[in-house]
Order: sequence, then structure tokens, then C-alpha cells
Amino acid sequence: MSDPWQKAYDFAVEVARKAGAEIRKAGESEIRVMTKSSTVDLVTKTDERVEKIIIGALKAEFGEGTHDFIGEESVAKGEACILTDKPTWIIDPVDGTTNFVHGFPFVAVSIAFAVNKELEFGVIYSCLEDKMYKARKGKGAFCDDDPIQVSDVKDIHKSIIISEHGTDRSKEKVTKIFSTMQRILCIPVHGLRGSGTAATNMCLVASGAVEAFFEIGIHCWDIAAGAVIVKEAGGVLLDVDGGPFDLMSRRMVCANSDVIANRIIKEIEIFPSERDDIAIKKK
Ligand SMILES: O=P(O)(O)O[C@H]1[C@H](O)[C@@H](O)[C@H](O)[C@@H](O)[C@@H]1O
Ligand SMILES: [Mg+2]
Repeated sequence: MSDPWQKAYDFAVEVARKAGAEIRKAGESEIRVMTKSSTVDLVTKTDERVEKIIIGALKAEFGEGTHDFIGEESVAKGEACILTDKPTWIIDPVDGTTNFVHGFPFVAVSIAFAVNKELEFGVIYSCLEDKMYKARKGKGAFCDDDPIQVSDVKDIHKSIIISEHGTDRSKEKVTKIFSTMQRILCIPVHGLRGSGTAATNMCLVASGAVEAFFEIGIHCWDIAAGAVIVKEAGGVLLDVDGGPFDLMSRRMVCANSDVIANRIIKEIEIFPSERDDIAIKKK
């Protein structure tokens, strides 16, 4: 039986690599000479420019109108964030924007592809590390063509948990985020980490470098590609309340096993986060 998505998968890897080169170039040439404040404007331009390069290349390859697109920058400009049955690209052109501004070495291009609302493949290019993580549904997960597997650590006390404080600075949310982190740290676990990008954090779970990642407040474009990569590396994906993973819910736990995931879930203080697909309908 023909494999309809192999060409799209291979092309996505190529496009992610090209986008990563653009990000590195912007980092080397433009960002370094700018003051921090004007750099932030420049970064928004870089995010938008890289997303245009990615979507432009995909439309040129697969035709206008045949596929749908959910991109961080296009949604920010008011485009719909609804997963249809059509072949849909879910794109974060620069995951770890704040890292990028500071030259903190974790910046990822995240490209996922879904058909009939099912994630078919995910590609995450960690462009400052030059590491290409990728996975197709049912065909395993890879980093630069080497197969990757989640960690086999079963003991929470021997686990590293990765999470993020996100971009919200309201006292109420920050308190909830850090009290959750404090409870998890004092289980105790072996350590708490955060790379500054959800996509990279999920690759660290998939490659066995850490045992679990959780966050409330992320978006579908941050986690769609990582969801395929973690699953294909033998990991599990859940909602922060222990229910089934929901791509549009803006919250998730992924881990090397249900045991570690459910132990983390016990400590998470949940706060509301507006769904990706509902928020846009309100506009
Ligand atoms: O807005 P940036 O700097 O990209 O940071 C967010 C990042 O995009 C997400 O992947 C992380 O998980 C968030 O916590 C960051 O705030
Ligand atoms: Mg992001």
C-alpha cells in the first residue's frame, strides 16, 4: 500500500533544517548588535519571517488550499486555530523565543502534521544544538537518524522532571506554578530542569535525558511535534488531571511511563488555561 505521507515527512525535515539556518543567521548577524528592547521587536520579525518561509515552502510543494495551517504567528494575527479533518500543519517557527534573544542555546523549529485530527508525524530541529528529532506514527523516534527511547528509570526519586514557568507573571499563577515545582522537588526527585522551550523539553523526555515534562499554558504548536516523538520513543502523554492528552487544552504531562506521569500529576496544582481552539472562536 502506498505511503502517502513519507514525502511530506521528508520535506518537513528539509524545511525545518532550512528554517533553523535562518534562525542561526538572524542570531549571529542581527540580534547581537541590537539593544535588548529593540531586539525583542526584531525577534517578532524573525518569528514571522521564519514562519512565512516554512508555510511558503509547504504551499509551494503541496499546493495552495490542499492543506490547512496552524502557525503560532498566523494565530497571533487572528487566524483560526481549529484542527479540521484536512491534512494540517501545526507550526512553531521559533520555540524558545526568549532563549533566542539571549543566545541561550535551546531554540527549536517545531513542525507537526495531522490528518483527520490524528498526528501523523512530528519534526523538531534544535537549531543551536544542530539536532534533528523526528518521528512518524508507528515508525519509531529518532535524533539525527539514531533511534531514541525514553528512560527506563522507574523510581521517582531517581528522576529528573522538566517544566517551565511560562510567560505569565501574575502573582496568582506564578505562586501556583512554583508551589507545584516545590512539591515535586520535595518528593524528592533527583532534579528539576527547564530548557525554555516545550518542544526541546519533550525531546529530552523522548531521548531519555529526563523522565517527565509537564506545563500548563503551552500551545498546540509548542507540543504537537513533541507528542509524536515522545509517543514513538515509548513515552506516555496525559492531561494534567490524569485524563487523556488533549492537544488543544494548553496543558499536558509527558513521561517515560504511567507510573512517573501519575506521580507527578498528584502534585500539580491546576489553574485554568483557555483552550487554543476556543480562544480564537471568541474573537
Ligand atoms: O515565548 P517563548 O520565549 O518562546 O517561551 C515559551 C515557549 O515557547 C514554550 O515552548 C515554553 O514551554 C514556555 O514556557 C515559554 O514561555
Ligand atoms: Mg513556542
